[in-house]
Amino acid sequence: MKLGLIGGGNIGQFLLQSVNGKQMIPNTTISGMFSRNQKTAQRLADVYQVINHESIESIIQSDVEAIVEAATVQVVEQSAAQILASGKDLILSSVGALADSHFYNELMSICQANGTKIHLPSGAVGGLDILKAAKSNGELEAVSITTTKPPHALENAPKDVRAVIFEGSASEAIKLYPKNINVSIILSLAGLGPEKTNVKIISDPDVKKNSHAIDAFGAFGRLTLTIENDPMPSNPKTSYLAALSVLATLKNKDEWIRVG
Ligand SMILES: NC(=O)C1=CN([C@@H]2O[C@H](COP(=O)(O)OP(=O)(O)OC[C@H]3O[C@@H](n4cnc5c(N)ncnc54)[C@H](OP(=O)(O)O)[C@@H]3O)[C@@H](O)[C@H]2O)C=CC1
Ligand SMILES: O=C([O-])CC(=O)C(=O)O
Repeated sequence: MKLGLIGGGNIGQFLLQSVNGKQMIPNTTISGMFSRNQKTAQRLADVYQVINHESIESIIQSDVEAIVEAATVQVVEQSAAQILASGKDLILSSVGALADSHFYNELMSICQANGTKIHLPSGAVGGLDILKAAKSNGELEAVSITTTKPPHALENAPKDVRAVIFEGSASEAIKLYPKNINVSIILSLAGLGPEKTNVKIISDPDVKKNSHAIDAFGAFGRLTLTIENDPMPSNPKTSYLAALSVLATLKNKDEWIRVG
């Protein structure tokens, strides 16, 4: 399968290295890419033998079967509809874009009309299987996430003191921290939705990892799950697990036997 890639940053480079460099997915290559910084994109395209496209439109018109987004929430807002309408599936890293229910429904209608699919990797968290099962008959009652990161991995965080920098709904959190709290939206989509998922973001100068503590309860019982993620060296905002989860989604997307 030929894939297109949007974004040549942290996750994008990890995918180029894993899929093209190490050939980790049989019969699959990233054959085209587009990224904002054309100099970096061309360098990556040369290293990994990928066609460097100068626009998203150009990659859409190419022969790739599916497109992996590893850029920003804004890029998803601007280009997802066009990609799905062109008949190509979409694998999203910036899942925060789907917090807006109008946008979510618009994309779903486009998928239905064109026979295309959106794949949402679990990102830097887990437990989505439990939330989906727990809500399957409407008996999931509450979901919350507390994210703790070092100040340099957050926007506008105090450098020297531990501080709660946000407390509120996932819907509000992703508007203020689109590069930090996509995890709250994947949890929302698996569970109770962005308005009813509670988020706390803590900036802590004494931590080195990005940790996410998930708490949920309902008729099934109680879920408590804490993940201590190592950050990617090239972008401390992003956990390594987020990149791995995109690779796992690409590996599993057309499996005949699926787990979970
Ligand atoms: N679902 C989850 O759990 C997680 C999601 N994420 C999200 O995944 C996305 C990718 O993360 P990561 O790779 O670490 O981010 P990076 O910032 O390392 O890379 C983003 C890349 O996208 C490019 N880009 C930015 N704007 C545009 C644009 N308008 N058109 C084309 N390319 C653009 C950047 O280019 P340039 O070099 O010019 O800036 C850069 O190459 C982010 O939105 C991040 O918030 C991250 C972690 C967890
Ligand atoms: O990588 C992480 O730990 C979480 C993150 O940035 C996000 O959800 O946007």
